[in-house]
Amino acid sequence: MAALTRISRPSSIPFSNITKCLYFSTTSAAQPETTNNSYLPNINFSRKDPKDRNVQWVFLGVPGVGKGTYASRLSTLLGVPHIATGDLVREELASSGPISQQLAEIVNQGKLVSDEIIFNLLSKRLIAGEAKGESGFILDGFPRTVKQAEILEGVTDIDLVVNLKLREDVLVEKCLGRRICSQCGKNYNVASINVKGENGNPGMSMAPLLPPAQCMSKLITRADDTEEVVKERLRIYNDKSQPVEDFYRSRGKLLEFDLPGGIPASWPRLLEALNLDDYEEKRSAAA
Ligand SMILES: Nc1ncnc2c1ncn2[C@@H]1O[C@H](COP(=O)(O)OP(=O)(O)O)[C@@H](O)[C@H]1O
Repeated sequence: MAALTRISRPSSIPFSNITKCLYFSTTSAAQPETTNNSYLPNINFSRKDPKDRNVQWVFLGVPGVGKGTYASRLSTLLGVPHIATGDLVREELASSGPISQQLAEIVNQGKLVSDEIIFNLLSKRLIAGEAKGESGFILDGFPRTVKQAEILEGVTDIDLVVNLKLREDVLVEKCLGRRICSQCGKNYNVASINVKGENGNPGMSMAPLLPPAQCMSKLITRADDTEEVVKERLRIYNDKSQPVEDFYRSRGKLLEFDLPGGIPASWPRLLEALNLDDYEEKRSAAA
């Protein structure tokens, strides 16, 4: 695991005004093969000193690795919003707005939505958060291309990028086990992973992440979590998103984290890697 020289600790100083974004009209929902800057949004984030704001982190990792689970736990711990662009896309789909039909076709094929639409959805989400006094963020599922990372870098500072990794043989199984509660919208996983150790490699077991009893009968599977689409999403990740890891590695911001197993094994190790292992205790002592 690569050691990071400085991990930005959460600040108690709230900040507002994190973003001011202008909207732009959408032309095509699919990510064009070649990109140019002509359609890019005009985004004015205010670039604040890290001590005057809360953490601005990014979670990277292949579909199914558990970005959502760990990003959401950390956001609760640090008191920052967890913003998942996949959730924003699904909300837009569910709203049956003008672009939802176009979006459904792209997402259900496992393809990427255009930068234009993603920035539009993200801008709206950040503005709504700002109005509620939100401070900092943990981004999940964004940036997904080097172009998105460059645009983000042009408008605000990212303190740390956590790259979650999990052995490939369990990824598809985990994706196929994902479920969402159609009522409360929370994510669960019914897959029970038990891989035996082989050729000197350790085994791995991951218990299912089951919902409370009231959600059990309301679980639904994402339309893009079929085996074929999951494999296409993994292929697109390797093609388009792996270069994003290099982008942040070259800036000394990437923290590689190999998940050793399920949540009970991984969560304490992740907190340790982030220098947050005593944070929960200190926070409750200060409360
Ligand atoms: N940053 C992004 N850029 C382009 N498309 C995105 C982005 N984030 C989400 N999407 C779209 O939403 C879908 C679901 O995203 P997500 O829930 O993050 O899936 P994953 O399981 O791959 O992490 C993606 O397959 C893609 O079509």
